[in-house]
Amino acid sequence: MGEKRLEQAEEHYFQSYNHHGIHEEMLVRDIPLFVPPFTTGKISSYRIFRQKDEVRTNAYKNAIYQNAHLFKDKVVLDVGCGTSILSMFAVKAGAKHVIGVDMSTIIEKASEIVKINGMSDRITLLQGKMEEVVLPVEKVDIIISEWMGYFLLYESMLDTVLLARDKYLAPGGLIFPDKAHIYMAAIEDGDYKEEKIGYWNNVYGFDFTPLQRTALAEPLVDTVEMKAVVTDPGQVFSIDLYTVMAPELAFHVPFELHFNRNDFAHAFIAWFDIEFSACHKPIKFSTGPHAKYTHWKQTVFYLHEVLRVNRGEVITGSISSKPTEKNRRDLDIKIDYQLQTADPSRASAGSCNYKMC
Ligand SMILES: C[S@@+](CC[C@H](N)C(=O)[O-])C[C@H]1O[C@@H](n2cnc3c(N)ncnc32)[C@H](O)[C@@H]1O
Repeated sequence: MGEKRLEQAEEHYFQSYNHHGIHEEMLVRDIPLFVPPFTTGKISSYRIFRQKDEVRTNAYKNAIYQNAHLFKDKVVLDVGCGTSILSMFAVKAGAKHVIGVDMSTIIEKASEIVKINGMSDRITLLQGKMEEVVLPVEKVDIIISEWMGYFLLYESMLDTVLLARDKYLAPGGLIFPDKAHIYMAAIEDGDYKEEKIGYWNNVYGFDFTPLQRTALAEPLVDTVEMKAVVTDPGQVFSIDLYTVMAPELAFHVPFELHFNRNDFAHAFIAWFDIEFSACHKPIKFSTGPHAKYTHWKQTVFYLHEVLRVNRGEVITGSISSKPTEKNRRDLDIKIDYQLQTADPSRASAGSCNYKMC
């Protein structure tokens, strides 16, 4: 029974990548643009504009194109190739051959895309799980993959990249990208917290607090404005893709965040940065609130209480994350914290459990 549920969860996961919409989200984004009344002659309205998700895709493109000397005549493996965009970057950078592997049916479209771009002789696409397919080569020189999920580790696709590394990467081979770092900060978010969490206190005159508990336990993936951030950022976890082992991705680490103004704190947020350190000039991008939009946004963990904080004070604690027992792609996240203050009326400590599913 448990086995069957796991199989269904896996099937559901790969099906989510079948449709072109999810791949479009990684390549472009919708931007609501305010259209004032004088332009339309009617009431103000919003129109949806499409823009490239430049941060993600350009980081890969630059990391590959600017390092053609590393790709020239190399055999490259694209783990989870999706539409084959990264495979085609690698061919353009001079790779001898690229093998793209994807379990989802999007690979059928990838095959058409590769063909109409005249790269069928340089790219071999294999539909199947990376864990099960047999590659036409014993070793590859470079692994490229876009495996990052919300909160970096949601979806647990990194396990698949590590498996490909251990099975196929030649000694001295390269991984693009190869470093990832998770950061945390605290935010003032009174209005939105009231809208998302406080709402359940009174729904058409009824007490809906059982749903409030669920809402509090689910981290929210959303765009956080920099002006909401009330602490300096703190790096809490780092991954080196050359050396990390899958069990190490379940972590429990301390944090210490410094408040930079007198304010209230309603939530912690987390985000990640990515590095391609093999590049001649290292290429990095951030998914933080200070950086340009990416489809990963930031992950918000609401507290059960509101903290009143002063500039110079510190909040310490620990954060742990591990795959859930029911589905290895979901995450159990726990945050313990203590506000360090000389004012006993504001001193506080808490422990919050979250489930990302
Ligand atoms: C985040 S998307 C990236 C797609 C593409 N590389 C890009 O950058 O636009 C991840 C892709 O990996 C595929 N994938 C995830 N785990 C996989 C596995 N174990 N075996 C094969 N494909 C996998 C998914 O189906 C999905 O298409």
